Amino acid sequence: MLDLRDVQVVFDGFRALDGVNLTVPDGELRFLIGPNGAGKTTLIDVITGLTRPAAGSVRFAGHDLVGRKEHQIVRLGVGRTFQTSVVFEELTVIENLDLAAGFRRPLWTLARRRRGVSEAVAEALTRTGLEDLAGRSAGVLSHGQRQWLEIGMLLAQRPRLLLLDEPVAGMSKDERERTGELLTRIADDHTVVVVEHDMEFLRRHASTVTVLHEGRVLVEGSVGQVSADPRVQEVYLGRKASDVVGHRP
Ligand SMILES: Nc1ncnc2c1ncn2[C@@H]1O[C@H](COP(=O)(O)OP(=O)(O)OP(=O)(O)O)[C@@H](O)[C@H]1O
Repeated sequence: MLDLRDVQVVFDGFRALDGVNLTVPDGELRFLIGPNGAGKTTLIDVITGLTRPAAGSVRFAGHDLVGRKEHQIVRLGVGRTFQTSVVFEELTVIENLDLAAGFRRPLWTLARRRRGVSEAVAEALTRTGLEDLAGRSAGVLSHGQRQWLEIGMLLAQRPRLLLLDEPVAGMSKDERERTGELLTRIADDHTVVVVEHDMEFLRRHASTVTVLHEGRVLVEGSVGQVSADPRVQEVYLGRKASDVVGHRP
């Protein structure tokens, strides 16, 4: 379980997070939305140790994460994607996965590593549906395939919690649909937190949504509950709440 209590982040006197409380149970696919500057990326940065909160607690699977270094948090099973790509274009799909898997491997296992694909890499390849592209250079992948490779690279590190920042940005309709299915399957045995602006995507794939606004949790609930809440409508000025997070079709 991921649990944040009264988390505050202050940048030069500005409160980017102002008392965030958030609980995500194991195995949940949680969506995080909010207008620009609401604090979504800062929230992910706090969980992954990139930003240290001025106050509050961040706990995952019984561990207190505040004060730990980023690589220690990765080792506790927390993985994230960034808005900028971490794929090496000149390497093949499988080499990228293998490299990512290596980051959690102790040195002695690298030294005695056999040739061939580790179980974590093989599983990441199957899950993301990239088997047929395993030997291709990552530079030739479509935008969607590249995003799946990034998710695969996370999976290869065997995280228990995945934090994904706008995974469907720039994807075609078909690619978005496939990604939604992929995330739903990943949440069968992982906890997944997704920052996403694509409202159509939310309608199709979200169950529980947390709305952040001005560094605080404004509303949390099902897609239906959130879309019916007048505060959400107010935050997205000029838009009907149903345009923001409408009901599933
Ligand atoms: N390193 C930083 N120094 C100063 N201010 C920052 C820093 N990082 C973020 N902020 C500010 O904190 C607020 C929250 O930013 P954050 O990137 O978390 O928002 P967001 O909800 O992810 O927005 P977006 O949807 O635009 O990505 C913004 O006002 C931003 O300008």
